[in-house]
Amino acid sequence: MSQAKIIDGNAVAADVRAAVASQITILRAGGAPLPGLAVVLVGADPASQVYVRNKNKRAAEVGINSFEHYLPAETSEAELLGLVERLNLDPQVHGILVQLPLPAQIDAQKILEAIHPAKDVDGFHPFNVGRLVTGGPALVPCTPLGCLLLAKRELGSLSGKRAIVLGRSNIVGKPMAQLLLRESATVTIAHSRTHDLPEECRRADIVVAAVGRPEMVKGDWIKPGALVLDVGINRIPAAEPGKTRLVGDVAFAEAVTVAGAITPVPGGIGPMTIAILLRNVLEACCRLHDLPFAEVL
Ligand SMILES: Nc1nc2c(c(=O)[nH]1)N[C@@H](CN(C=O)c1ccc(C(=O)N[C@@H](CCC(=O)O)C(=O)O)cc1)CN2
Ligand SMILES: [Mg+2]
Repeated sequence: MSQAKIIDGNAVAADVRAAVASQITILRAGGAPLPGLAVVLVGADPASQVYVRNKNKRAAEVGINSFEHYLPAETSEAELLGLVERLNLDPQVHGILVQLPLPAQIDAQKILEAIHPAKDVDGFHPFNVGRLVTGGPALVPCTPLGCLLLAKRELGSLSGKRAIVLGRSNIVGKPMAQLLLRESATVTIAHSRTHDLPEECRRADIVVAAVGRPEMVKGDWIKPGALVLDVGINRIPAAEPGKTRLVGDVAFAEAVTVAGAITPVPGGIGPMTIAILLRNVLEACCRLHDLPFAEVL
């Protein structure tokens, strides 16, 4: 039985952060302003609190100034729009990130569309989405860009590769498919209505799983030697009563015996998301100040 290479997302994320940090050091020495990231959390979702804390901590480590905004769960849409408007105008802020999900009384799309596209380090604004599709310069969503970076590190050129993206969310699936297309891969987007998903999957050289269903992708769905990128983060009951554990959208123990390379959960794509956010803040800052930006890795 073969064994896939297990991609160490923590190690690659550390490389990305180091590249961001050294670029910031060089730019600052030349008189560039301190890059600034505003992170907004509404409510007290425990997972979101962890992600936001990590974003602020990692930002500080690479030399990005972070502005933390913790708002109560009852915050109104108008209040949040007011904060976004202030951040849009704040010259110390180059990136604005509103942590998702937002509470039910707030229309998330309305908030995302209020963020100035030049400060949209999540890449969720329709301006950046359109730019990604049409091929112009764009801020690109962090998780798919992290996946792309890992794929290019593993495979080199993606040109002509068959890729399947499982899931069609605005945050991962759709931008992932566009990024793969931009690299001249042949892209299939699969979803809950796709017929014979296992067979579609078996044709792919690259599988990106982003459906949010624990261990849905089985080992026999994977083409031998394929690259498997698992975006799922699902908390399920552990063997020990009362405990939970994290699993991805891929049945790892099965897939690892078939794939050529695979990302684990945790420690695969997740850490890349925050590292790429820092990269995006640097890119936004460089564009806003007409400074050179060099791609990380
Ligand atoms: N505004 C945004 N909201 C959300 C995004 C986003 O990109 N922008 N993505 C996710 C949450 N997220 C970052 O915000 C995120 C998720 C997971 C990880 C991560 O490092 N995961 C670890 C495991 C963590 C754990 O133990 O729970 C891993 O996979 O190793 C980082 C960031 C939704 N919201
Ligand atoms: Mg994400």
